[in-house]
Amino acid sequence: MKGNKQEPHAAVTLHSFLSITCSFPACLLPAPKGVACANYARCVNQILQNLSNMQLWLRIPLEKSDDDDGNRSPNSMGEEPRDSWEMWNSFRTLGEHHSQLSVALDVLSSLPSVNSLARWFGEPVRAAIINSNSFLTNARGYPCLSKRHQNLLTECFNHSIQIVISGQQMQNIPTGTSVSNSHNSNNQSEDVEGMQRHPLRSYLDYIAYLYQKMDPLPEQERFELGYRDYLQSPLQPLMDNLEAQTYETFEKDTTKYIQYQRAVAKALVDRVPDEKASTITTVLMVVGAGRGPLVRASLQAAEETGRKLKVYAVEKNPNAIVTLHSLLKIEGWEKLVTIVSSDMRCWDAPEKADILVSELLGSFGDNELSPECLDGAQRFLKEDGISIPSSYTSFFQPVTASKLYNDIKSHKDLVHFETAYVVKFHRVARLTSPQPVFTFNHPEDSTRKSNHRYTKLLFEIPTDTGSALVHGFAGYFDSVLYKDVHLGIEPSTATPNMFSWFPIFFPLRTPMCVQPGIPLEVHIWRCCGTSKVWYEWGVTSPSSSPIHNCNGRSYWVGL
Ligand SMILES: C[S@@+](CC[C@H](N)C(=O)[O-])C[C@H]1O[C@@H](n2cnc3c(N)ncnc32)[C@H](O)[C@@H]1O
Repeated sequence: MKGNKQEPHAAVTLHSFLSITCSFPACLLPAPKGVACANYARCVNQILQNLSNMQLWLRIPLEKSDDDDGNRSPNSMGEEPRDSWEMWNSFRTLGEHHSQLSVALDVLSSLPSVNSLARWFGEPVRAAIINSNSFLTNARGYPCLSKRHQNLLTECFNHSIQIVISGQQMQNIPTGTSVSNSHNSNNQSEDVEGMQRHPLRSYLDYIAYLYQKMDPLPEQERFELGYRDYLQSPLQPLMDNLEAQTYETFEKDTTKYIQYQRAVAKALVDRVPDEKASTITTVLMVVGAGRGPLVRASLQAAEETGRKLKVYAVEKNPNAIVTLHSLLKIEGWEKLVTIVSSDMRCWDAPEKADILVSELLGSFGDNELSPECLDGAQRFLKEDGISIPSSYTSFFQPVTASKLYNDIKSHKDLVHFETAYVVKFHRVARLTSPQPVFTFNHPEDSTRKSNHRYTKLLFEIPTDTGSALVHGFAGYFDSVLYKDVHLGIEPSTATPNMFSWFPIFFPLRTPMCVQPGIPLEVHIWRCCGTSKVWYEWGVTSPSSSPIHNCNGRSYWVGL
């Protein structure tokens, strides 16, 4: 089964050249004919049962013959329209989503729509095979690719997808001078003395040229490489005490504190008019002060606006309290700041606050129990007092995420499928725009007594995407700190250069295939008990899933 018998020509891979991690040993399987591939899949399943670490790559032509509006029309040969993703989906479903079964995409001369291509980046695509006849020739007669092919390859590079060139050299390609040289205006021949030039070398050079002209990864992205698609348990800052290292990581995110400083400055100016700036002292309480960065941001806002400030720093973590005391000494803030070692929900405050500042937000906004903590702190906020943040909203978005799904599946239990994970998404395809889930306002309207919430969302996959597999939901938040100052990770409004939060992932026990035009109906509950808060989620269209995490049996946040 090694190699592809249909291609008589040596494939040139860029693997070693681009130092892309390769999962060889791998076997390249030709795509089954049509969707009725059950017998073929059965045979492959039998092989998979006996493989230890061998990978099987199913070779799938990258085609979808619908037009951009999703209308299905026969192709120029009069053949049945088809979406090769359907073939892959049918095959891997028969194979129970086996983690050693992956895709090698055959990149053809015409490409499907952007949305249709995008769904592949949540699938286990290991290689993109480009036939030499998919190349164009530039003015000097060297191979090149269309802009859309170039963009596709850049995405492949970003996703560590191996590029394979196959086929024959086109007749009119000049020999001797490499294609990359034609792009780099460097006329040295790349022929190595005594070695015959590979007939596909000019194509390889062109791919290398595309790779080399990519922008380098920003420093923060480089730092986060090790977190890509890695499932992490969300923090429990209420139930547990955070470690010094965790605070240290938070404190590096200057963008977050700049946003808070801007919000506090605006609130101070609204609270105290210029003419009273030297006579009125604003009482500001940082609740959940950690090691003091929000205290610093608040004092800086006071200095910037010329307002007088008295600060209380309330924190329940005794280790953070020790650091706060030394910070006060070092900075000489003893007269300005009072440290309170207490849980904000039971502190008996000596006076009421004009401004309550907190950062108790999780990746899904309310999932670190900011609503419950701030309900407890609202007692000591003046009637007309300001809370920063003043609101936060969570968001849900269906995603294809086969790697995350397989990692969860490998635990072979229910608990892992009913848990939400913090993840730096990489091999994930976002299938629709995110939609808002729950909003919490602070100070809370006193008529509302419970933080229990329920919502139903309807998502529609864009018509030109074709069908797609939903492995679960990405969760995000956006928070209004004060008026127009916001902070968040919802992709369309995400605060630039902020790295304190990765998205959260709510998995589905059984992935759901969704077709364009048929809504994906999702239900989400935020449930509150006496000692814990948890989410439940489930799907009712296109078919029903079980309700995940009933009664918080697998995943909950401790009060
Ligand atoms: C996400 S950290 C933020 C720390 C700091 N404000 C910062 O921005 O770096 C939340 C902090 O709130 C504290 N905290 C959480 N719930 C609390 C409560 N009920 N009372 C007091 N402190 C609390 C945690 O111990 C933790 O230090």
